[in-house]
Amino acid sequence: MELQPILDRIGAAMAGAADRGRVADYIPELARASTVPFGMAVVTADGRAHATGDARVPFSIQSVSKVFTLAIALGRLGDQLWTRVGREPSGLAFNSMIQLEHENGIPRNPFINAGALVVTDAILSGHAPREVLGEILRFLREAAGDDDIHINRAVAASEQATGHRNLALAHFMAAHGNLVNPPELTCGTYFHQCAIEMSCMQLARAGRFLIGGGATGPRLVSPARVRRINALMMTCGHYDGSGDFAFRVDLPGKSGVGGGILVIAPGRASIAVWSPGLNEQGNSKLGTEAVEWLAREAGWSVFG
Ligand SMILES: NC(=O)CC[C@H](N)C(=O)O
Repeated sequence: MELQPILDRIGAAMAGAADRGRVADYIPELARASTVPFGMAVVTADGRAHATGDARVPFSIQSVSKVFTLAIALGRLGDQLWTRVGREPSGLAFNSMIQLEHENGIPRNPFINAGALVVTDAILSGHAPREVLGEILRFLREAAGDDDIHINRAVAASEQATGHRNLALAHFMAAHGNLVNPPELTCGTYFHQCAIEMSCMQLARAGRFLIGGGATGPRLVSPARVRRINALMMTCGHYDGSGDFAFRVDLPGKSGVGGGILVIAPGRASIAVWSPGLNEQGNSKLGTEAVEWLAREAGWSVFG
């Protein structure tokens, strides 16, 4: 099967798509983005790369960063992490507060904001935010095999200035004894990890360690952990849109409000797509359509 012609067709169709979704406007720096760009990159298990559109333009990875901090936290704490965060889909928006009160400050999963704050808090313990951000960047650069990955300070500052909801989630968890560090420090670190910028090509390469099954690239976590991270991406990676994404795409994925999605075809490929316009659940509209199309044409599915 030739991947490049499939990507070329997807790229051309997406460039001309009329309904492109709406950019996230609750973070002022992201509200300035245009819905025009579309990019996609695929790195297959044998290391070959294919791309279309704006696949080399850096964008704000936002919640896609949660996959990498989860991998770091599991490496650091192992299964102990699961005493502080659950493994169930939430069925609610990524920044919802309502469940947290019912469930005594234990977030449903590591990919909603509350859960990601716990994960960041866990890797922050005993370290300065700057050290932890350095570790996250090192992990990403090693995973991607590319040192040109940085934090956009303006995006981090913009989110910090308007991050009341995330601070509220963090304070609420602190009240339940589920936050070790001061909420301001945990949130500050989290805002900066979300403000990391990568291109589709860099993100697809960074996702190689999740392909499993002897794929090329650095082996950063154990095979058992690769399966578990993929399971969580499949069930929780798109918040209250997770079921719909699983139904349409058949593959694990993690979205971000910058319009990026990292998708894994286990044993076959790592895929990154970017288009800033979002759907109702805050997931890239054209990005979802593009990976749905690619998975169908390539015949990639976790269900055989
Ligand atoms: N879904 C997302 O990408 C959310 C990330 C964003 N930084 C926030 O905390 O609101």
